[in-house]
Amino acid sequence: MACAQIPNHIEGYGQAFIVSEEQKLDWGVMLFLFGLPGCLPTLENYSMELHNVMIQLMKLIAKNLGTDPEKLLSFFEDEIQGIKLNYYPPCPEASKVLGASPHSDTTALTLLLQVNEVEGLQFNRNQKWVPVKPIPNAFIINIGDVLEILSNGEYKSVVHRAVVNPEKERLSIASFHCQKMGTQIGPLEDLVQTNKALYKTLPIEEFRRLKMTSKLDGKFMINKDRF
Ligand SMILES: O=C(O)CCC(=O)C(=O)O
Ligand SMILES: [Fe+2]
Repeated sequence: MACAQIPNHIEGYGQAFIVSEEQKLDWGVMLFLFGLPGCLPTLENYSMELHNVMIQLMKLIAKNLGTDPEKLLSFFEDEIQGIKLNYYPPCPEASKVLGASPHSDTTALTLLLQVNEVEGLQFNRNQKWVPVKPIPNAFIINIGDVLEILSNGEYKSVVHRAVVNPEKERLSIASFHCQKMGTQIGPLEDLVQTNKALYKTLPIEEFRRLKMTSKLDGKFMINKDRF
């Protein structure tokens, strides 16, 4: 409790996406920290390496999209990196709770480590939940809403959730790679020369505010119909 979140701040120990007293809470807690230079010394190396992995992935994604890598990378050179250490205690009534309710991440990319190899992460495909088996020392790479927007829908963010185990605790570390405040997020210019823009351009904080003030409920609506 010494590092509990202060109201309206994400950083610290607690839970995210709480919008009402009546809401059924997820069966899990987190410690949310910001990474990159100047963060806790024990986190700094890990955080810097995550940044490098993310940049390599972005180069490949740019190539795949046929877009200018410099332009895409420019969004990430001074990224904001959130590191969320998730702890899911065992639950005797595991089938009645969720560790993390269905959602897509508000990031560009999420690098997720399933720390103690207890299964729990599932993603949604064709209305079915598909478990993601933990592979020792391997990252799960999740596409987030921001990459969906930047890529004008070529990459789709993935809806996922975490279930809990009746006997074993589960730990995961998610790193969220996002843009700094003030960045305008919209489809990359060279992707909307011939195709029309499928998403509005919004400042990142506006987009994040809309997401954080709504209850986690599947995929966040980010298309033109919503804004
Ligand atoms: O614990 C997991 O595997 C998933 C956690 C997650 O989706 C998140 O923290 O955004
Ligand atoms: Fe997530």
